[in-house]
Amino acid sequence: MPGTKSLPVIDLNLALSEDTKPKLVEDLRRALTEVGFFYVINPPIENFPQLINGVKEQAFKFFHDLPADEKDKIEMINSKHFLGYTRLGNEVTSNKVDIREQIDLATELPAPKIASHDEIWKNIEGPNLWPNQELLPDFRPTIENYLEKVYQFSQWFSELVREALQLPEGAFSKYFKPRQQCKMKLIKYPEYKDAESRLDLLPENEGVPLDETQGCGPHRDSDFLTYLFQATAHEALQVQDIYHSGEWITVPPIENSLVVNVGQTLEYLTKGVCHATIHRVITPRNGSGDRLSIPVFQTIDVNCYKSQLKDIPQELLDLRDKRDKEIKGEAIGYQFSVADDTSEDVRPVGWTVFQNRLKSHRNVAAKWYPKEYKDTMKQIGVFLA
Ligand SMILES: O=C(O)CCC(=O)C(=O)O
Ligand SMILES: [Fe+2]
Repeated sequence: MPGTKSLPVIDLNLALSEDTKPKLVEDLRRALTEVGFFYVINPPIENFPQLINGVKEQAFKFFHDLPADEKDKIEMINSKHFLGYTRLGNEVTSNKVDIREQIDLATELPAPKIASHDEIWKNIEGPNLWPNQELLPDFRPTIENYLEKVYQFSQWFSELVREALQLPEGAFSKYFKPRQQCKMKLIKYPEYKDAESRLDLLPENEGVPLDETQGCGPHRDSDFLTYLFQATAHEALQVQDIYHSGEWITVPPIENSLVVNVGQTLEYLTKGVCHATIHRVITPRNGSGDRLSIPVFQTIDVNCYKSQLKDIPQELLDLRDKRDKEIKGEAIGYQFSVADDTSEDVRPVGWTVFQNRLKSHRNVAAKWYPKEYKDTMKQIGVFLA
């Protein structure tokens, strides 16, 4: 993001007229290639303000009204598909404990059929763990409706991305299958003073440092694109400006917007033309209350093999090279627990996604996939007994 201290705002109403669409496509090209992180306003989603309000209401009810023992019943440790509730202190990013709690949800799919042990990674897809329907009757329909609406929007938006990158028609279609799974989270970031007494570190996380300002540690998303709804007014999300010595730029919530960011999958497919930007979340200031945020992660078919796009215009590759020369080396000296997925991989995409889940949810990994967990941790220099 050379020279900017705030993120681009892309007005999707510009798609409505052929007169304004070229400006939209140009704005989007710059946002994807120069920044990798931007707001979209006026998404073509019916009743968008009501839709996000509905999901926010269910998130509030989930975190504040559902008794702790009901949350425990749907803990992720009970799901070999890495879906369900994660209590405070059970997640690790950039090798530090995140001070957040969340529920991971996804397009409802049956448990996969695993033909041989080599396919164990296919378990990243599967059924959700839903909260007790009698206590939260509107939760499941609201979430399913939200996922469906954002999924449809993501299909539309990917087409705009294709146009912005001047790629041929259908360039992305081989990466998506019908009923492509989308993932989402409802996340609560408590103030540290509220979190301190409830932090319930797992044996697997013992020895992992705790930083009371880390809501979520620096990382790049591993998906294609992320669509984030910041549901409270906190200014806690930050992106790293790697062109200016790594300073952190705050992403304040804008009403009725989604924050969109490039994940490592899109970065890889576009040979780095689109930029997967490093971001983090700071713990809410004392007195500001819980922060709620709701990302939807657009993923690609777990069975496909990562192959980079062939028809990327030379002009964009040149822009990428020019941009990358401006990166200040000292700014990217972070150790990421998220793998840097930039090598040609003989395993399908799903394998990398699976490994990322093993690193983030160590208790789930140790229970369901002890061997893969040990091997994956070894790759990042953590040797388990
Ligand atoms: O809570 C947020 O604003 C961002 C969360 C995030 O980056 C993530 O879960 O990948
Ligand atoms: Fe993220």
